[in-house]
Amino acid sequence: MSSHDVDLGRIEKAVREILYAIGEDPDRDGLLDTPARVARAYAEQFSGLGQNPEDVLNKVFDVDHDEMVLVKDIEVYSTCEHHLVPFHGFAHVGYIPNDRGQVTGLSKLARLVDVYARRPQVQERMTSQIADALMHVLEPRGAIVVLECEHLCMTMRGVRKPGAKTVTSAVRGDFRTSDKTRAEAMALILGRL
Ligand SMILES: Nc1nc2c(ncn2[C@@H]2O[C@H](COP(=O)(O)OP(=O)(O)OP(=O)(O)O)[C@@H](O)[C@H]2O)c(=O)[nH]1
Ligand SMILES: [Zn+2]
Repeated sequence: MSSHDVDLGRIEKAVREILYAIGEDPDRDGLLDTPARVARAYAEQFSGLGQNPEDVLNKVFDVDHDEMVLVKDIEVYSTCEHHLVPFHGFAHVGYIPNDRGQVTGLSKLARLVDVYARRPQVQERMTSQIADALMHVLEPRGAIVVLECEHLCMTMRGVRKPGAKTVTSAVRGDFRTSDKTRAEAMALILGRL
């Protein structure tokens, strides 16, 4: 489904129902346009459902570089699929190009993160999906993805632990088989090199 396939009318109706259910009046001035706003916001928030990683990683260049490429501190906003509230933080994405030196544009790594962030998600799955997409499309010697996020479902409600960060990682190829390569990437991610 692409964002223009999102059923805006259906979301609007549902949001009106939610407003009634919480004891609000959806027809009062301040809330009149809210269902339509929420529908547009959801279409944007979940637009990744209509996107394929191939579409964003499609620009592959041949560069004479077969060493690690790492883009770190990519700001990420996603939506927890359990509570439909945001989780946000940073993604660090790295890979080692294959022997043909095939690399993608740096911005495409951030776009790839968004393809998976703009869906109802759990952090673990999102981390693996980004790594697997990199492996599939770029066929690199390895890929590493680290996500560190704060989940609003753990901070604004529920257990209420502001500041608690969830860190997940996915390592593929050389990053999985070589302790040294993984350690180098982690040192770069942590800013210790
Ligand atoms: N593993 C994982 N858990 C998540 C993620 N996002 C939210 N959760 C957790 O999903 C769980 C859902 O637990 P439930 O007991 O079904 O729901 P709940 O009663 O709202 O739980 P509380 O948040 O503890 O109040 C909670 O423990 C959340 O912290 C995620 O990305 N990964
Ligand atoms: Zn949640």
